[in-house]
Amino acid sequence: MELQIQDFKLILVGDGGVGKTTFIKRHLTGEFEKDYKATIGVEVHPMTFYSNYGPINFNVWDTAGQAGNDSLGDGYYIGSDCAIIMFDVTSRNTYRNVPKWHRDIFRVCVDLPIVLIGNKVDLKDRKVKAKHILYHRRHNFQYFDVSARMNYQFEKPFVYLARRLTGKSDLVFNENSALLIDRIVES
Ligand SMILES: Nc1nc2c(ncn2[C@@H]2O[C@H](COP(=O)(O)OP(=O)(O)OP(=O)(O)O)[C@@H](O)[C@H]2O)c(=O)[nH]1
Repeated sequence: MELQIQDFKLILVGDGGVGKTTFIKRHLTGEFEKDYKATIGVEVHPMTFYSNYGPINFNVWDTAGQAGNDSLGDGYYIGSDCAIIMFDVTSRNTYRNVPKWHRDIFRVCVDLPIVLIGNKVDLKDRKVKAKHILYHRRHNFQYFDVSARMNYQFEKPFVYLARRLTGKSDLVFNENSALLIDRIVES
């Protein structure tokens, strides 16, 4: 089988503080090989997953220390293959801004697979309930609850995007192919 690595540019957007950087740091390779593009204020993290169709690499563009919900420059979006829009389920405002991020992407990229993720589902004071999350349905993209802190559904958005980008609906990742699991210290 052809096992050449397939490379995709993934843009990760969402209001400041929703957990974008924490989410990326769950990945084994991302933290160690990141490349900082100071001119446009982003860090690019290569995130490789091993699948039944060979390795898939996402070059994830994460804005460095982006304040609030300011729109990003075109340079961030140009050449993107796919996108993740993240909000925080404990902050209604970050969900209200999802359409703004969607428009920001569409300004530059016409048609690309998008995943909406609601982060921090481990917290008790969830404000944006599953039944309130409807935006993705109207726009035909996928939604996942995640928790960057608990590694909950970490791989799901990447599997979905990999399937869409390769056209292989039976694509799966090898077990724990890329997750940075916290080491359990035994006393
Ligand atoms: N409880 C909980 N806290 C989280 C989770 N993900 C991130 N956080 C916390 O949320 C805060 C913000 O996380 P960041 O990863 O810095 O958020 P960001 O979206 O990268 O923020 P900017 O760099 O400002 O755009 C940190 O204190 C994280 O520890 C999660 O899944 N659960």
